[in-house]
Amino acid sequence: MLEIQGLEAAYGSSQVLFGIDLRIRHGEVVTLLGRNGMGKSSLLKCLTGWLAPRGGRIRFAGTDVTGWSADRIARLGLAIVPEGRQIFPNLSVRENLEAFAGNRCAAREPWDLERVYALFPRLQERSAHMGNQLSGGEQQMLAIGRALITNPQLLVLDEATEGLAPLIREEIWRCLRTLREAGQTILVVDKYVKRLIALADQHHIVERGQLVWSGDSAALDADHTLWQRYLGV
Ligand SMILES: Nc1ncnc2c1ncn2[C@@H]1O[C@H](COP(=O)(O)OP(=O)(O)OP(=O)(O)O)[C@@H](O)[C@H]1O
Repeated sequence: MLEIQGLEAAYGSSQVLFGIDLRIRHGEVVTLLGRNGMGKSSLLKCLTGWLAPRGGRIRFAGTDVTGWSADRIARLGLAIVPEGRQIFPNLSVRENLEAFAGNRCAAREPWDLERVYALFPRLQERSAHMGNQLSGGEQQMLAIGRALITNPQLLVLDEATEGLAPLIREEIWRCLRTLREAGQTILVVDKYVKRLIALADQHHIVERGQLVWSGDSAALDADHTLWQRYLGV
């Protein structure tokens, strides 16, 4: 589904990614872990076309998308739930969803309004409310629903549960488990290591723009020195 090779990126003269290699197979759930400022968001920006790589290659869904614009990459089936959600404040919940609806990649059981509302009944209750009238948790549900309704091949979440109340966080983890069971390929950034171990197949730790550790959930669960050294847990 995704293959990143030797990815390098910079902001002006300040290099922030130094030769990242990463692969995600179809149906896998993969995490990016690391302390603040280590390069996770920059990596996601390169993937989604918001930051042009300085070096390396990105192949997505069988196509070399290195240097492609964000809209072209999105049309190929990559959807991001961005940090800060970025939903439209002056559109209703329903309009926020309808603006993104489409089955570009010809999914057999496509996401539509009804299916998003079944996943998040709260959004149906709030259907006519404007984006700026929603709580943080509702905004995050809407951001996830908006990404799903594009019927992405790869769903990317940056800081999936950041700033959310514990009950709402659990709602987001439940949703991600449901998506995983439905076979959705997911790349997720978050801080809750235990939850991520329970959810995901593979994990990658980013430290100063490099991958310093990669492994499966059992390996990450077994080595708490990694948590202390790289994640500050
Ligand atoms: N727009 C920008 N201009 C210049 N430097 C930036 C910009 N965005 C990020 N950086 C720098 O790039 C480095 C990596 O930041 P990045 O946001 O990718 O890390 P992160 O692991 O996602 O952390 P966080 O969880 O805080 O977002 C940091 O040193 C950061 O200061």
